[in-house]
Amino acid sequence: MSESSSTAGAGAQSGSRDGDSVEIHLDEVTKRYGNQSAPAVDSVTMTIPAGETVVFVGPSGCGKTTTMKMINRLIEPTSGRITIGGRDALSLNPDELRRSIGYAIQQVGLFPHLTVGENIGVVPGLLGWDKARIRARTEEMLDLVGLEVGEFIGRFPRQLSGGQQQRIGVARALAADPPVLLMDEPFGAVDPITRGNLQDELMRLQAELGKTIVFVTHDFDEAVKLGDRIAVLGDQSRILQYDTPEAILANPADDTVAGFVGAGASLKQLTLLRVRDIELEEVPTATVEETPEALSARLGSRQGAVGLVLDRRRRPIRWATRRELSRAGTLATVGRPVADSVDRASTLQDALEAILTDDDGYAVVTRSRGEYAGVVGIDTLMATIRQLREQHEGDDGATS
Ligand SMILES: Nc1ncnc2c1ncn2[C@@H]1O[C@H](COP(=O)(O)OP(=O)(O)OP(=O)(O)O)[C@@H](O)[C@H]1O
Repeated sequence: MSESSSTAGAGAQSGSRDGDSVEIHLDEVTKRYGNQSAPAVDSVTMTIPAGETVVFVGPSGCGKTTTMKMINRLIEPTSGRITIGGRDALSLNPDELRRSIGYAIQQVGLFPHLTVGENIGVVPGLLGWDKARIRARTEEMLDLVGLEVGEFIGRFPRQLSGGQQQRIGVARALAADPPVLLMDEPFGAVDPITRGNLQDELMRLQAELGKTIVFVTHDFDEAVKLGDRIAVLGDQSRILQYDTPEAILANPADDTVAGFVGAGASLKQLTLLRVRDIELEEVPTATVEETPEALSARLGSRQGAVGLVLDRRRRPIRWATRRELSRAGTLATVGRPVADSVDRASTLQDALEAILTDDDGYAVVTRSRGEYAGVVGIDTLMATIRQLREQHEGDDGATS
């Protein structure tokens, strides 16, 4: 016990930004459904450090959801102990416990007959906050998840896109400022681009809030991107490996984990590196008021060179080759629109995707207000992948 409380202290210091993060500890927690002979979760012991995001990954049916739901007692453990911030979760009133833990799930579970504002205010309402405080908090939460208050607060869930519903789900989970957030495949039901955006937003939020987050997913890439640590679970939630994404990618504990990590571990390490970690390249640019000739002159004579057209606020809008510039009357319509851009906080995986959706071999990097900052080229990414692979081979050599 003394060991667990000393880790709680250390975690709270290093992980918490708003001072109220808590450590979660599971001690030989078992769940046996009905009178099934084999438990769904068999004697799991793990510590989820304060202020960290821990991701449970593992095959379907291995017990991820059951393990998570025992933390807020949506499922009662058959045996074992769970402490949250040093308090015995099993001795607390279950309703109170649940109100003190944010919970976001794939099906979102927004109440269809309540507006967005009312949905976000549900838990604060149950906690007895007054109307003005709930209203202020609701507005703050909408702002936090990037939705315009005036436009969204009075809408009903059916008037939202899937991604917006997920954002409201996260806003609602955070509304009462719980120190712990449980997220069960919260971004499972949206398209890959929206999913990537929601993941980025969660990372931004978490950098600000420093909650203790338990996140369940099937998707190992999502785990690598979001997790401070990943718990790779096998049958009955047996912990196959519990470590940082870097360590698991470099040294999977056994063949099962290696199978889960899948092919291309070095490629996956691209999700661990950010655009700000590598040096940006430059391409010739011109603002939209300039002439096609001006940009063409900047391209010089290099084979296959492309230039970037920026709008008046220096935001990238179009790509153009010399040939396209020679035929154009204005930069406003020359070439092709920029399909996708990334920012400095984006992962190199996102940059790779942007490169692949863009025919010119570059991902455009923008600053906070969308202004052009530089580009990441396919050659730079290939070199980074090569470097990671060499490091990875070094790691293998060290362990065998
Ligand atoms: N209410 C229940 N009654 C009986 N068995 C259950 C119940 N809920 C889950 N199980 C069983 O417990 C095991 C673990 O289920 P759980 O939902 O925790 O797995 P999971 O890893 O989250 O799966 P998935 O990734 O498919 O959501 C499964 O074998 C499942 O069939």
